Amino acid sequence: MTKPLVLVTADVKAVDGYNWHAAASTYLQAVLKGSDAIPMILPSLGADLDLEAALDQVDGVLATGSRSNVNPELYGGESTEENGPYDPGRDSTTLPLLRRAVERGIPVFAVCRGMQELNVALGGTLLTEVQTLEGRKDHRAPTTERQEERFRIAHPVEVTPGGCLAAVLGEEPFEVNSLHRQAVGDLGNGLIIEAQAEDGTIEAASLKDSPGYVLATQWHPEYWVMTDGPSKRLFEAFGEAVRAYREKRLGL
Ligand SMILES: N[C@@H](CCC(=O)NCCCC(=O)O)C(=O)O
Repeated sequence: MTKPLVLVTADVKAVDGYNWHAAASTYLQAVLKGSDAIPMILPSLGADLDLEAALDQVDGVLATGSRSNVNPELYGGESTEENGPYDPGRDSTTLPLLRRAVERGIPVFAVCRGMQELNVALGGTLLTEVQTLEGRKDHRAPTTERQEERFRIAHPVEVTPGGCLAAVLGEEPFEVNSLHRQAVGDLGNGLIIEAQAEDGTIEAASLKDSPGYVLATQWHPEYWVMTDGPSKRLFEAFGEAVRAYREKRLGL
């Protein structure tokens, strides 16, 4: 059987006088080796993209993390210099992409910024600069440029018993990495909590009565996908979902 195709969201980055549409290799490798699927970067071209035509031809969507923040104006907040950087091209592409993928029952795996985008796409809000909020811990990455250190284990999460995440990983708490300043505030329509940090930060979500597989994590399972059990199992589960979708899509 030919391998399923997974759209991977892109950041718009200005380098050498050009705008590039880019995804970090860790996400592409996680789809390739963790989910045994073919990653295909979707450029963040916003309204110029025929998203329906793109979604007609794929079997899943991976919404990646990014240092840029979802613009607060998209959920009734105010965008400020200090809460940036922003990526309007990405926002204008990924929010409608996730909304339609979910509606069509196309498997979605949303990571970090991707989870935040899914929440906003479904009408939810975000908490900004979580580390400044009363009762919340600092969920930002360690201040080093050494990636292995930035993606190191940071804190445990409690898994919601009987949920989608528990079905994949079991109900025991486990340790995750943490590289974020934003977090889910009000949950988007239909989203349910699948895991939480000790300070109440929502760390994973799924979609109630979803026609397809939808799982979102605030942490980064892609980074240690080949060496960390829970990370590997999450991408394997996504791979199973996209293969099943492909068979249905192609009538195999
Ligand atoms: N910018 C948002 C989303 C966080 C996120 O996706 N982090 C991954 C970035 C990886 C890195 O820092 O290299 C937020 O801060 O909440």
